[in-house]
Amino acid sequence: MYEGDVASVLITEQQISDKIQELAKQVAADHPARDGGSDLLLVGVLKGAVMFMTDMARALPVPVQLEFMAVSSYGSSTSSSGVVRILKDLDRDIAGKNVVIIEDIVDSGLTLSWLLKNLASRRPASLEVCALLRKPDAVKVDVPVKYIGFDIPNEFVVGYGLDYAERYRDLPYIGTLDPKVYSS
Ligand SMILES: O=P(O)(O)OC[C@H]1O[C@H](OP(=O)(O)OP(=O)(O)O)[C@H](O)[C@@H]1O
Ligand code: HPA
Ligand SMILES: [Mg+2]
Repeated sequence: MYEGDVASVLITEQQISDKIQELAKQVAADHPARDGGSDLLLVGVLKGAVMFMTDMARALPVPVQLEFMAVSSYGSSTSSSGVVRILKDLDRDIAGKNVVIIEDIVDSGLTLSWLLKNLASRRPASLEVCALLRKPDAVKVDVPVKYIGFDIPNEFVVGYGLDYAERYRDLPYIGTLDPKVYSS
């Protein structure tokens, strides 16, 4: 698939899957089930976090509810515009809920920083972030990320939900692209 476009595999399918088991244990330890239920609400940030969200939901050993928000700040570019647009809002009120935002990547941090402010104003009981990837050398605004999968180099990555111009989301691993892709 996408022969010749991928320059290197940064994180394999197996590494992603092992990390998700670890992250799910950490989240569940902080949100134990009570009376057979739990008040944990995962908010997935579309579209990038779609694979991570569905895998996390299935790995978590406690019942969770799912909500999605769609925001966009990258469009067809490899750098953030800094302007976050809500393309789809949550379907319901999160007041009093224990919310964990499920995000694929913290790059500049602008999206999450904006999202945390936006969701905090809706008065959840708690609000934490679980991100699969983070680029420590690219962060422009510090965002508190309680659960983090992998710190990666400051390179544009694709796969497992992450796109370049809407392509490559369906790769099962995280990789970098051959420079020819950006110039064509
Ligand atoms: O830390 P930042 O620099 O703000 O970057 C992170 C955000 O950028 C990407 O979303 P994008 O705008 O590409 O939308 P998408 O998820 O639909 O691809 C990614 O999925 C994160 O949500
Ligand atoms: O490295 C990235 N790849 C894909 N989408 C992204 N959005 C922020 N950073 C990235
Ligand atoms: Mg994108």
